[in-house]
Amino acid sequence: MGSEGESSDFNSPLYVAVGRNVKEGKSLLTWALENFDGRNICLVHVHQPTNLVSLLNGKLSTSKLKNHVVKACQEFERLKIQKLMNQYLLFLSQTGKQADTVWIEMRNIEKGILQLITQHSIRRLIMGAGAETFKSKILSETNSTKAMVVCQQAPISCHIWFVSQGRPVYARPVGFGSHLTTTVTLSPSTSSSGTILARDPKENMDVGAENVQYFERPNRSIDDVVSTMSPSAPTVGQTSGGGSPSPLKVERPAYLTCSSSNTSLDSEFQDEEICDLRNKLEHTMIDAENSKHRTFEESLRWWRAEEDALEAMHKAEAAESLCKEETNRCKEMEELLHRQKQEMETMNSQHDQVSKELQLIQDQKPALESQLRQAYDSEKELEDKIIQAVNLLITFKGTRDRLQIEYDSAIRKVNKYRALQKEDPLGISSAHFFGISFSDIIEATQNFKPSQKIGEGRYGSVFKGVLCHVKVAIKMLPSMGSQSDSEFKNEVEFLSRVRHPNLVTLIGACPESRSLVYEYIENGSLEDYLSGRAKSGSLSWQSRIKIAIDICSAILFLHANNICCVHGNLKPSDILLDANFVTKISDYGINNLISENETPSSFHTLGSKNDPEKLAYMDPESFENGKLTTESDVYSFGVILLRLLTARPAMSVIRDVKCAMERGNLDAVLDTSAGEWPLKQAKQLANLALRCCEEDPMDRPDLASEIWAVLEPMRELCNSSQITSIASCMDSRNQHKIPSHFVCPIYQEVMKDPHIAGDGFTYEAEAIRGWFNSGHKTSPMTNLKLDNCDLLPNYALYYAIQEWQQNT
Ligand SMILES: Nc1ncnc2c1ncn2[C@@H]1O[C@H](COP(=O)(O)OP(=O)(O)OP(=O)(O)O)[C@@H](O)[C@H]1O
Repeated sequence: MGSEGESSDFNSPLYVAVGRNVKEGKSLLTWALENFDGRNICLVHVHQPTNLVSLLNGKLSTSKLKNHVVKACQEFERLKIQKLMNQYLLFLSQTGKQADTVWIEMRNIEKGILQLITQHSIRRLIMGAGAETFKSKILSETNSTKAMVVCQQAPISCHIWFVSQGRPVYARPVGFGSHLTTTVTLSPSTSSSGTILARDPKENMDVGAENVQYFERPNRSIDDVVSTMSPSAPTVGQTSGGGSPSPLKVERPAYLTCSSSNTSLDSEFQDEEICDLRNKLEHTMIDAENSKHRTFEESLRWWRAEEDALEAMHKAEAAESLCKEETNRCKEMEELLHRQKQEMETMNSQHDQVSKELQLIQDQKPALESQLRQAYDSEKELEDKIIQAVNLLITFKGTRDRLQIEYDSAIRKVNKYRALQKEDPLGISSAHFFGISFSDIIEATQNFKPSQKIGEGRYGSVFKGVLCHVKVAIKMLPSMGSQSDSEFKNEVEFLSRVRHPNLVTLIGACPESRSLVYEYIENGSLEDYLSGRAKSGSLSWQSRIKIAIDICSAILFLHANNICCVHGNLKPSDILLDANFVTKISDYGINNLISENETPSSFHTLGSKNDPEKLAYMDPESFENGKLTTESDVYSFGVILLRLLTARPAMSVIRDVKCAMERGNLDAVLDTSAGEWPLKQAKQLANLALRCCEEDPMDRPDLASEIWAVLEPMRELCNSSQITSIASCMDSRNQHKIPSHFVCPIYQEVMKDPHIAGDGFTYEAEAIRGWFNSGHKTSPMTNLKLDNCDLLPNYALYYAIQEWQQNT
């Protein structure tokens, strides 16, 4: 057994504790090689982990760090250890040695060494003892705390050599501490009890009482407790440089066994009691080691359990929160379900309700359909009734309008008679107009000789004639109709009183033949000039403006008469020009001399009888309702004004001028035969005329305040221009000057009893009679021989003079 023990002891490796200081480690190895050549060497290393990651506590850290980070750090740590160990192994291999390595991870190095000693049942260990130790005689004086702690706390079965700077400073023998003082001194020359010299291991082998032969006889080993931790132990690392780890076995330490073969031990420890004690102590130590090992394993298990518990707790917490979430979701779903259920119930009840109502309606449907049919029938009946009522209404309205016209006419006549009565209370009205017999009319017209006919109007033909040696124009009106003779006379009476320089004078009338006798106007009508039929050429723009002024003046006069007189049929063919180109309007008041059937109200019924060119002057409103108003004359005046400006056809003149004005190109439509129009005035007149032609009478300008206000200032323009050929106008507003035709050509005074002579001129009766009585048979004005010396009273002029004298 002894030889076996020695052999196994020799084979057991020599452990050398090497640190991170490679130089120091190599020094230790050098010393070991020098002194223990032939033994297997196993490097012992305690790795101090970094703060962040511990290889041993990796599992614990995993809970805080990401797994891959932890693994990477651990790998790094291992590499560091490996690198360090490789340096030592390389060093050894250079000396032809192979070595194993054992390492442990621990923050406290001395504790790590102690643990490795225990775990690997290290029997022989070489470790450094600090730099200064070799000078000290006592190990406790060393500055190496690690050496001190290991020396004091390492199992007694372990023989430890402390080496400093390549020199052994202390050797702790096996069984250290069981009977020695803890204070260890280093003194190669001093040998006291319990003190072990360690100058040299060889020396130690010779001198040492316990195991001085240890290195000298490696085959003489003491049976150790060989305890090798499982290679899978998580806290310890072991690598093999050449061999495999030893199997786990616990044996009784051989060096504690009393052996008869060991004479040196027998001599020292023969006492059986001591031997027993040592045995007990050894057992106790083994037990302690085992229990420590178990405790360690238990601790490991406990750590694992704790980790598992922690992980389980985290999982439980996660599961709990998941469970809460699920519960909440479940509750929400339940609430949703509940709401949907309620909605469903509501919808169901509504559906039932609607179904019931539908059924009810379906039941009522036939009755409702029959009611609907009845309603349709009733509606149709009502529609028919409404149509009948509307027709009746139209009829009534027509009747009402007709009655209204009749009423207005009657009122007008009454007013007229009243006015006449006022002016002629003695009933001498019959003397106010020149009554002419039908035979005189026949004679004057040479029995209506066609050559005497100068015109054909809507109301009859106009013949030229000579009456009492005076040139006259005789207008033959249609038959009397409903108008009585007295009514006709009254109308003529009224008209013969209307006197104005721009109105054709009504000389007399023949009630019998319903003929009106007017003064004959030499120069034809405005229509002749505008249509280019006049022999004397066209009118200058000055003459045209003057004519417009004259027309306006005459209409104003008619409208302002005691009894308003609306012309109602104003057009260029009714505007005549006398020998001095003074404007003379004819046909005024003629509407009242013809029967109702012939009035403009019935124009549209006459249809083709009317020339559309003539109808273009008619106010559309009057044309529609048959009522003549002052605005009707304004409309006609507007069209005449446009024709004066452009000489274009009446039917299209409004549209033409409108377009030209919109395009800003009035020039294009102005009648150039009138000369060069002053554009400003022309535009003014065009604007004025277009306003007169507005469809709605209310939109037309007022004759006195607006139209006259534009025209009157233009009189100066006409006078200053070259219109000397045109006689000056004498309107009602210019009465302070004596009108020339009021003055007797012989007396050169205003006439008191004007009479028309055979030459057509009017003279003071006394003056012309005196002329004739003095033997003259010629005209005092022309000096031409007169056919006769008859005189005809000029009532019209007489009344005009009287009126003028009253006003002045
Ligand atoms: N006093 C007059 N002196 C000279 N010529 C006249 C006179 N009165 C009428 N005439 C001529 O007789 C023509 C016919 O006149 P009249 O008033 O009958 O018809 P009108 O005005 O042309 O059309 P309507 O009567 O249909 O409106 C005139 O255009 C004019 O040439």
